[in-house]
Amino acid sequence: MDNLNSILTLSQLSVGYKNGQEKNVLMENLNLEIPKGKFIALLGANGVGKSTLIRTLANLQKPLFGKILLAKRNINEYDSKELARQISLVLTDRIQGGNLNMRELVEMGRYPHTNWTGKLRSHDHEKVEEAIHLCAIGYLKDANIFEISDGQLQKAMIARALAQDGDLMLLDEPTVHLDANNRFAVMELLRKLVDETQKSVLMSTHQVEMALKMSDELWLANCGENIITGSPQELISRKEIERTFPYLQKLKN
Ligand SMILES: Nc1ncnc2c1ncn2[C@@H]1O[C@H](COP(=O)(O)OP(=O)(O)OP(=O)(O)O)[C@@H](O)[C@H]1O
Repeated sequence: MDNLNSILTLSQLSVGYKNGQEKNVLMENLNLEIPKGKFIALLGANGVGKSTLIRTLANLQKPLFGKILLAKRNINEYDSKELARQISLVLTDRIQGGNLNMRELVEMGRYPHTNWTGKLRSHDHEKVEEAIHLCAIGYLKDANIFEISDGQLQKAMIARALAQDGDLMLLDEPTVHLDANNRFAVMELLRKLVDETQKSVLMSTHQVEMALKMSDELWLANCGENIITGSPQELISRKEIERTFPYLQKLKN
């Protein structure tokens, strides 16, 4: 597999956990690509391994087997700052420590772009302002991040990732704490980002209907099976969506 248009390539990748000699393999032999300029939604039941896959792709945990190429280079060869310039990551974990206000949190997204002084320049401040504006959280700029709601923090974390400006955004359930309007706004924002900047997005989500409407491609994870990929339309026609999410059919009736 050697698609020039691929930002991330997964080759014979297995992900999961190792405890001494024991292995808990959650997904194996993944041979997948994230092309430039695509919005991909990763769907599947609780516990199937979506977060584990995203953490592995972000190099936060080692694969059990196989390799990950980022822009044709093994992800292990990147140092952390270089990697952070390429991959913007949004996880669901609450961030630890520090007495930051929301603007300072978003500014953290720019550190991979600073020189040894660690100082933000005017271009960095512009990116921060733009990200805050896009996420519509300007009214929270001075708020302490420990005093804002989970949903507000979630939007701030997305703003931080936008400010970070990587070619690839990996997001683990970015809409988990958001109300319906904000869930839609975040999906719409990611869609627009992909359309306007040719960045790529891989996002895990339980928002099946929204993912079907907004994404270019789905990665459908079912326990004990290979990930199934295809456009939403393809997977609907092949009845894979119905098989994985039987509740959707019941809702219609
Ligand atoms: N730190 C860990 N150490 C060992 N096993 C873990 C760890 N984290 C998760 N697991 C195992 O991996 C499985 C998959 O977890 P993961 O969080 O990747 O699933 P998920 O698809 O993201 O689920 P959800 O939709 O509920 O967020 C869990 O059932 C658990 O058994």
